[in-house]
Amino acid sequence: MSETTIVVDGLRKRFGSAQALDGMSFGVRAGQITGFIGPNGAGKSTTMRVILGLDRPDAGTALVGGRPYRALRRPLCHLGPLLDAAALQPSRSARNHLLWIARSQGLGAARVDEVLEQAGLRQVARRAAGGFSLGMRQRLGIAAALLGDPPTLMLDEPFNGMDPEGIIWMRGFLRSLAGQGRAVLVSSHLMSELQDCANQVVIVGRGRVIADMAVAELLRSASGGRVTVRTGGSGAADVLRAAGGTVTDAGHDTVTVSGLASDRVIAALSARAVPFSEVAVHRASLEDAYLELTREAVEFRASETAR
Ligand SMILES: Nc1ncnc2c1ncn2[C@@H]1O[C@H](COP(=O)(O)OP(=O)(O)OP(=O)(O)O)[C@@H](O)[C@H]1O
Repeated sequence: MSETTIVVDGLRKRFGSAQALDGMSFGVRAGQITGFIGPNGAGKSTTMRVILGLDRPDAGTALVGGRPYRALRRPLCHLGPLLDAAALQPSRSARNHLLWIARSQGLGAARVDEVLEQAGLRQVARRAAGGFSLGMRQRLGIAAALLGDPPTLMLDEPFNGMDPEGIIWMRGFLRSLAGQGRAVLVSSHLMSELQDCANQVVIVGRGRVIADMAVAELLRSASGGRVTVRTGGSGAADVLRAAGGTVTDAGHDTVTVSGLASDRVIAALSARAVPFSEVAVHRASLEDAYLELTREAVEFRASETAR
């Protein structure tokens, strides 16, 4: 098992009447992209702020490499954060913005030029960051997070404001960072942004973890073992029931069954000579799986707002 670089344990935090964190616990491992996903208001940003020591929890702990972030002498060398890409001094050039952060960590200009190159900002390094699009600001935020060459990166909504080309670049870039053995925690309220990118997902709602699992496992569990058969003949539903399946939907030329693997579906239909033209194993998208898991949290919030 790879090393756990961020450990969040039992965090609780209340803002007035809002219970922002309600027992949030999870770990982030090296060499993986961990998606931190949940609907608006689920507590993702608050968790990240607590990890950085910017908000104080009412209970629980958040450790980076075994220590509170604020206790680290050169914190950017342990964890590179991207919290709010819009937060920069607009008249400062991208390079000067990074030089200013680098100095605070005892890092030199050579490192600034390296991260500008990595984030694809070399050409615009001397332009005022105030004129940057949100997508370019996200790249600048990533460059800043990388300055201390940290083993862990924590990025709050890094896909925000990025065009499709930028999103593809970001996914590839995050994959390469994990490939170097870094732990990457990425928040998003859209599961689809993390498709083909995250290995692990921590799905949150109402201030706590709803699911913490490998993406492959999430997809398997959401598919529910359903198989759809296209059939011209009648009787398919009865045959599949008799074979031990549960028929969940029977249209005029398709039948959906669960509890029977596709090879058993084929064997049962063939044995009773029921004609069929297609047998499809249902595959849930990451988005389907996520919506299923978070529906209850979203409904709760909607009913709270309606009161
Ligand atoms: N400084 C604050 N003062 C008051 N309430 C706050 C504060 N920060 C967060 N909250 C509340 O805490 C809850 C969790 O908010 P948080 O921003 O952590 O969620 P989130 O999952 O990051 O949502 P989003 O996807 O919208 O950024 C929300 O109900 C929010 O209104």
